[in-house]
Amino acid sequence: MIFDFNLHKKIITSNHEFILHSECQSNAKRIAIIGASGSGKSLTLQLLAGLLKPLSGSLKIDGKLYGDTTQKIWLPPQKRDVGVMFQDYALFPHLTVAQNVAFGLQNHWRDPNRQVNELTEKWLNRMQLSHLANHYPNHISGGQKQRVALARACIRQPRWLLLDEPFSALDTELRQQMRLEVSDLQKELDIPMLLITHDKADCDVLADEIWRMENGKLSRQ
Ligand SMILES: Nc1ncnc2c1ncn2[C@@H]1O[C@H](COP(=O)(O)OP(=O)(O)OP(=O)(O)O)[C@@H](O)[C@H]1O
Repeated sequence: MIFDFNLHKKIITSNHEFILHSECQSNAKRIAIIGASGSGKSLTLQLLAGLLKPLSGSLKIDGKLYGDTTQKIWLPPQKRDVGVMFQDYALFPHLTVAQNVAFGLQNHWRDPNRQVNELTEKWLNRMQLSHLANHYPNHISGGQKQRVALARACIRQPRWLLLDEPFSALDTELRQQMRLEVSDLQKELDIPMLLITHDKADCDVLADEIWRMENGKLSRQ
């Protein structure tokens, strides 16, 4: 199995209870989770990334175990080998493009300077950002911000990718271009990718299999 997870979580507030039971077994390398607002997509992403802990559940990607509550294992985000790209890109405004990309390597290498510089250059170049290395995020376009976020996610050589509504901040024309760029990148890295979206057009370009999230439950479409 490439994707093999089962995540159970309960959110209880004073006037609301939400039960998530997100289960997926798939041999597809690129899957998309599509669903309405409030259906449980973000909770699933946070559990997959290790930002939240489930009540119970397990997570294996491409045969590697990242969590199993019966064995009391739930690895933190930095140990999940995952490259995550969030909806708003989560770039640091006070860091330059190059520093944002290099940030992906924080605490990751013993010999920071040489390795970080080499890899940062490689990824700036790969994402056509070299000429913007010293710019700040506020002074670059939406598509360029997305490339910075992708470079930062990929510089750690992740074993899988998790993308949360990656194109929602872009205009229609740029969306299609960036979909193709992300698709090329995934093929080049040849690693599993899970995409969360509410846009069917994302699935057409980026998903081999589509799963639907409805009221906290995931099912193959
Ligand atoms: N921190 C929280 N506190 C209270 N309720 C929460 C919290 N996080 C999520 N929920 C509830 O859990 C349910 C699922 O939320 P989730 O954010 O996963 O939806 P979503 O499918 O990602 O929606 P959207 O597309 O709008 O981001 C919702 O009913 C939401 O109100």
